[in-house]
Amino acid sequence: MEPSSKSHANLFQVYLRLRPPPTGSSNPERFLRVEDPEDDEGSPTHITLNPPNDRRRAIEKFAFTRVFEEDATQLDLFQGTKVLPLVEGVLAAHGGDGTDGLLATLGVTGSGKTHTILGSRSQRGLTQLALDVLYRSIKNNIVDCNTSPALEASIQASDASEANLSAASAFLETTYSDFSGSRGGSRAATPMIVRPKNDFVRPSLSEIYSQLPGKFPDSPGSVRLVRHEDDLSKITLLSTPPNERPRSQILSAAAGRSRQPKLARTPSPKKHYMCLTSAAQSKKTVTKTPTKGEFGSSQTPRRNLQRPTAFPQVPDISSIRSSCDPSAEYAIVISMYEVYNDRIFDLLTPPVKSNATKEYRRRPLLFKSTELSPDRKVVAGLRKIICSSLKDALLVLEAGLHERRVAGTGSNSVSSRSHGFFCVEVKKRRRGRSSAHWGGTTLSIVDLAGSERARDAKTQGATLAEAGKINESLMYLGQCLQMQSDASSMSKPNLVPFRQCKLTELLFSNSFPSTSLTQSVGRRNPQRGVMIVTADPFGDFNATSQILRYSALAREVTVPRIPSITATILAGAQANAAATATAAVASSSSTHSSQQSSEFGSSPPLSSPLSNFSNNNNHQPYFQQQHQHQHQQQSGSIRHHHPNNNNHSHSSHRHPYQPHHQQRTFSPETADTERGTMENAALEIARMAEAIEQLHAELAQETAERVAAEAHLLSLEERALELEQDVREECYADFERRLALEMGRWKASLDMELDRGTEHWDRKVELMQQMGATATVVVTSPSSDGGGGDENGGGLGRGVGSGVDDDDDDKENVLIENLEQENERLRREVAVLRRELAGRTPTKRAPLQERGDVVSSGGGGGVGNNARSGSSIGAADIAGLGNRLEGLRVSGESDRRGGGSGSGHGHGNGNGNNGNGNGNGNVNSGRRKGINVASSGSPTKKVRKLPARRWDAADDDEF
Ligand SMILES: Nc1ncnc2c1ncn2[C@@H]1O[C@H](COP(=O)(O)OP(=O)(O)OP(=O)(O)O)[C@@H](O)[C@H]1O
Repeated sequence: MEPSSKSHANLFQVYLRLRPPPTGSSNPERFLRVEDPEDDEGSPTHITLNPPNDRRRAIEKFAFTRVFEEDATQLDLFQGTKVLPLVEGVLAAHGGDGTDGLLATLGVTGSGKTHTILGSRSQRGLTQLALDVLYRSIKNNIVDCNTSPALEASIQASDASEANLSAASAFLETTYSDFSGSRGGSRAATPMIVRPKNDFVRPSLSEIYSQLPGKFPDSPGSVRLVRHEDDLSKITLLSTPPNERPRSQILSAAAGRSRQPKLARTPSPKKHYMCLTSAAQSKKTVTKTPTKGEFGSSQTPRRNLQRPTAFPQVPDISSIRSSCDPSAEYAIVISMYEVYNDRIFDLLTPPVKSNATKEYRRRPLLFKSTELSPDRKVVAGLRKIICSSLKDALLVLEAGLHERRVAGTGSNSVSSRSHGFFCVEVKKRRRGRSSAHWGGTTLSIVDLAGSERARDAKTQGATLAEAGKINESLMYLGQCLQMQSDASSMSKPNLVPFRQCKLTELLFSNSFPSTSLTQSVGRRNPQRGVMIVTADPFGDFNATSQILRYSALAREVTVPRIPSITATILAGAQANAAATATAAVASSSSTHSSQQSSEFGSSPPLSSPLSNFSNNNNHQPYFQQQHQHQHQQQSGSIRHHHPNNNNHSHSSHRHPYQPHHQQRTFSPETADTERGTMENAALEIARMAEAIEQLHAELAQETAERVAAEAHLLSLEERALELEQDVREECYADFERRLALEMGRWKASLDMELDRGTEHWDRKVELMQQMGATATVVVTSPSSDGGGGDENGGGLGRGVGSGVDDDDDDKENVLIENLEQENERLRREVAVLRRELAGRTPTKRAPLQERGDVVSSGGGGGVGNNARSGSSIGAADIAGLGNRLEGLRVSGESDRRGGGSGSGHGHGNGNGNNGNGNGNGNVNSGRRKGINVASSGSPTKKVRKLPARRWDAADDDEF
């Protein structure tokens, strides 16, 4: 079992870190033992798992790149793992594009992954340490976007992931309420209250008051005020001196905090320091009741966070530095996202309020190839922040962590419910060439969610569903990690089944050499991976052994031998026999026994290795073998002792529950019988134990599958709900859009109708005017030949009076015919408009009716009938025009009577029987056909009415 010989071929270097037992832990049983290194100078690489309280289970031995024991510090981890080479890889000190790096932690929930990767309140984690080295190494080569806005644009242009880039100052200003950024400035001394972590409810002011000095420090609910100036690393929760600050000061601080509370609960002094910030607190509160992985309606997006009070400075790594490319200039771009329920969510983009549900939601992002990245997939559409200093980067990290989903479970009070990705892109281009393209490599730091057993974690509902998803994705990760042991799979990425879920895609898709042959893209080096597996030697044996089984570089299984039970029983029986038998009998018996004993009790050494990388059932053939072997023995030398054998001795008839002392005989024969019975019993026990174990394993597997299936079902249901919601939203938006379009169309058609109506009436008026002119001519023409000089009351229509000659009658008839024709045409037009109207939807018809230019069928109003035209503009108009024509005619006549001398009102009375007309007209003197009409007929004038029959004919039946 040599991990080192293979490790060069693995996609990951795998390290194991053991966490110290929690203080006050009551479980003393340690199931994990670190093997001594082969040479004294070396570091341990192997561990052995001894199943607690179960001698029948296999003893497993695992190999890692290196094992870090409980006393290992963060600095030991940083130096002992290959984090520094990862940093060097992305910096590409010797030119070129560099190598992507991946640093991940894996382990059972609560085993210390977050502690390792993000540190604690007093200790920096590997992320902070890597960032520290990174920024110090490129101190003289880093560009500052604040000094040159063009830099941001050029970095944005070179980004292949369709990201939304912004400078840290802009991001932090909108994120932290009291952000002072790199400009410095004063920090508000907002106090922070530390509280027990299991309580997610903020205490009221009165609660705080009741726990203020005097109740410090040992009350579990005690509060602790921490000022910004405090160095968090120096805080010891239980050592806060009471009455350190005046009560009033504390109260005012607490009241001030009610606007932006900074409450944290820490019964454990080892809690990650981020948990003490307001961000972490609201993270807890926010994620306490996650619904569908989204923010609930009552929850608001991240805005105006309180900046962390202090960042820990320990361990100090100022002496550690990596080299960078002196001919290059660098920019650091940071992005953060999480994989939650197999979907990717940006942690730096605040959730947006959904129009439909009024809830704050985050849109899942795609992991895909883009135009600028055709050969490899990238998370598209992330928000990325250009950070020119370590401080900016740490503040961005804190902001992102605030968004990450965590929840309190039975196994860990602040348990990560998603796989968190912190990506540091190191952009690089030749120094002084502002037009040069930025190349880049990425160091991805991943804090995986921990595997957990629902029974231990006591999760339910959404948290249980999350756990199912977490376990499922970790199972796929396990499969990939097991496959990576096969060196041949390196060049054949398809052999590693990394496309089964988002997590493995994100972790493994850059692990293989680029297959792109395009010149423009260039070949990328496969990423370097460091996996730190964390384990609690006093924790859950089953969960730990499962994680170790698939993450270890090599495994060896040692199976204990079941016949040892038989040997134990026999040993007891022999001891009894030896103590009570006579010396002679005992002597002969002991000889015989020793022979039997040598036959049945000669078990192989306990730790004989059976196979490498074998599964738990490897011992099964062994059991079968033993069984057969012993059965053969029974059918030979001790067959007659078999309990089911009819030839068995008298003593074998005893009741199975008879007390032992009654069975005991002192003869060698009885001893043999007893031994045979015991052998059989032992074999039966072994067989049953084996069967039980197998059933247990099957049950466990099926339970795990059921939990995973249930979780899958839950998440599918959630997804279906979300999809339904999305579809509804889309339908709603589509409906709105169509409605707006239809309204526009309707308005346009209304305008068109209005125009047509106006045009129509214009034409009509024009026609009437022409007809009026004709009528004038008709009326005035007799005067030209001297006739009709006695006609005074000129008018339209028939019944002109007895004084009208035949010519006049003819012309009037022509005029009437014209009018009838016009009337006919109008009817047709109205009919057309009606048909059009009937073809429209009710919503569109109404406005047309309102227009009034289309006469409804019940509208009444007749053409040329003013008295009845109140409801019909068309009718009124026609009537008006009739009157005007009448007026024209009258005015023409009056003009004629006036001898064409001058202008003015002309009115006269006709001599005809029926002829009454009124009208006035301004007639240009000397012009017979003057049509400038100002119709305001005098009521005193007689009007020659048109025959009602004609005008009214089109009345009701038409309109
Ligand atoms: N090496 C260590 N030294 C001291 N304390 C540790 C160590 N490892 C873990 N702890 C403590 O154990 C607790 C759980 O650790 P942590 O939150 O890192 O677990 P985790 O594996 O990230 O859990 P989960 O998967 O549920 O998120 C924390 O209080 C942490 O401070």
